Amino acid sequence: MFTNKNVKIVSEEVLSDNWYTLRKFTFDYQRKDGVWERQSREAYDRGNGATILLYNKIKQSIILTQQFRLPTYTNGNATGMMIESCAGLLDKDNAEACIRRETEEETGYKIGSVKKIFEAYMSPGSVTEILYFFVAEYDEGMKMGAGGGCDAEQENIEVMEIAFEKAVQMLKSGEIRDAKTMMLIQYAQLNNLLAA
Ligand SMILES: Nc1nc2c(ncn2[C@@H]2O[C@H](COP(=O)(O)OP(=O)(O)O[C@H]3O[C@H](CO)[C@@H](O)[C@H](O)[C@@H]3O)[C@@H](O)[C@H]2O)c(=O)[nH]1
Ligand SMILES: [Mg+2]
Repeated sequence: MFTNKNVKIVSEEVLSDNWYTLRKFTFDYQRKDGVWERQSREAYDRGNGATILLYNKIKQSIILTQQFRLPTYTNGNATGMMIESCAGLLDKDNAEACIRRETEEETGYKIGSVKKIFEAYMSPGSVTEILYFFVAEYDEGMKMGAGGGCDAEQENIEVMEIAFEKAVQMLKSGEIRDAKTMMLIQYAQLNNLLAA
């Protein structure tokens, strides 16, 4: 799994495994001048995730979600509320199966075909997570329930259907400031995703 000849992992220590896992790695790193240096870095492993932009070309609308995100509340987000694309952790599923399940749980839509557009490390200096990005069309016929998330996980998710142009404005105004959501909206703009 490790193939970088300039890096030798020396040790790995679990600092916390209360919910997800925080590890401290000690490793030797060979600099460009050939000198080996010992370093240590913490890495937070909360698994991998998937996210999706649901869009409707006829209505020129998209589906987003809104929920309370505690970490943002501790860092300058006055209400802690975040407007985000539907997303979830992978569990043991593959990314496509995961995003279908999350979409139904969080938004109530049972979607047809989905398209994977890219994948990204969202915070590579501290979080191990890779996030898989998808887009899919939705319509009212696909609505199976209210969505809202999983009660057992205490998710209180509000489903928002909004005009795509409004979402673009909200990105400009700073009302949307979740990275994955911004990436998806900009992908839709760049690729004329909602063009007839
Ligand atoms: N009890 C407890 N529950 C937790 C904790 N951390 C997370 N959870 C709960 O675990 C559930 C995970 O829900 P998912 O829908 O699977 O994941 P997500 O939090 O929406 O994550 C998605 O968005 C993230 C933020 O953009 C992404 O980083 C992630 O990859 C994924 O796409 C949520 O109900 C969340 O509140 C914790 O420390 N304790
Ligand atoms: Mg989620």
